[in-house]
Amino acid sequence: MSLLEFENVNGFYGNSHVLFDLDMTVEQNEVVALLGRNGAGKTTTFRAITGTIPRREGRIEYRGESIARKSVEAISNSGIKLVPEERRIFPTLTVQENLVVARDAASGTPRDIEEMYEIFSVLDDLRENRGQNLSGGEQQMLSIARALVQNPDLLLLDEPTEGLAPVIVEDLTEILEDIVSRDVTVIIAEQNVEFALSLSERAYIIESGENAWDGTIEELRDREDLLEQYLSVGVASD
Ligand SMILES: Nc1ncnc2c1ncn2[C@@H]1O[C@H](COP(=O)(O)OP(=O)(O)OP(=O)(O)O)[C@@H](O)[C@H]1O
Repeated sequence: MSLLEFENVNGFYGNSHVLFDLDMTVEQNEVVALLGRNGAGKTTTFRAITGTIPRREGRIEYRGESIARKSVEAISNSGIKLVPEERRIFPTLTVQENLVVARDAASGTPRDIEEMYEIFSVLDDLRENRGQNLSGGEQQMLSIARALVQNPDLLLLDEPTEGLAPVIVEDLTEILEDIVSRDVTVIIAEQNVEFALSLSERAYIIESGENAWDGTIEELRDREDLLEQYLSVGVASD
């Protein structure tokens, strides 16, 4: 049984139809990239998983059970956590307080806060700093740490590198490698293709809310045409 299965998923904002018969399968402990240009439907796909889209249709199963009609809260409690593009931290609380609040709100058994400082060593020195005084990179780390401390099985990262300097993106790559080694399944929605490919095993490309391509990262690295057509980038092959 796959961890997450999407079959013929359609998504709507009011009268606006934005996801069209989307198919996607994610296995336990995989890292999957969700790629596509601005407005392709990556965030909306995440919203279809978390239940925050106004209307969704089709088969959406998590651990073999339909979540298509479950509430946002029930889906979150089942172990799916989203780190949204607009980093969600409490600006007036310290790093430590941000983590405590997240940990205490966990529905199941949370992870240990000290484990978060091990993974996100940059936060260790900033425990007493308020969220609002952190750099963009530090806020992104805290945002991911807040989701991770709740011990999710499936972590959805929406454009985690947006606005981050290349050196911070490198740090984030290492941190995510560490996270995936701790039994967390991850879907990364990104426009930074090199970052997404360096972490993932498989990718889905979506274009105008439809499946455009899916396959392994190895296959994708040989397909400059796809990268140019759907993502407007070339990618270094190694
Ligand atoms: N709240 C909304 N109401 C109506 N249409 C929306 C809403 N949010 C997104 N859309 C539309 O849905 C489509 C998919 O947007 P979505 O945000 O999912 O794309 P994305 O791939 O995540 O892009 P981005 O990189 O900009 O986040 C776009 O055409 C967008 O204009």
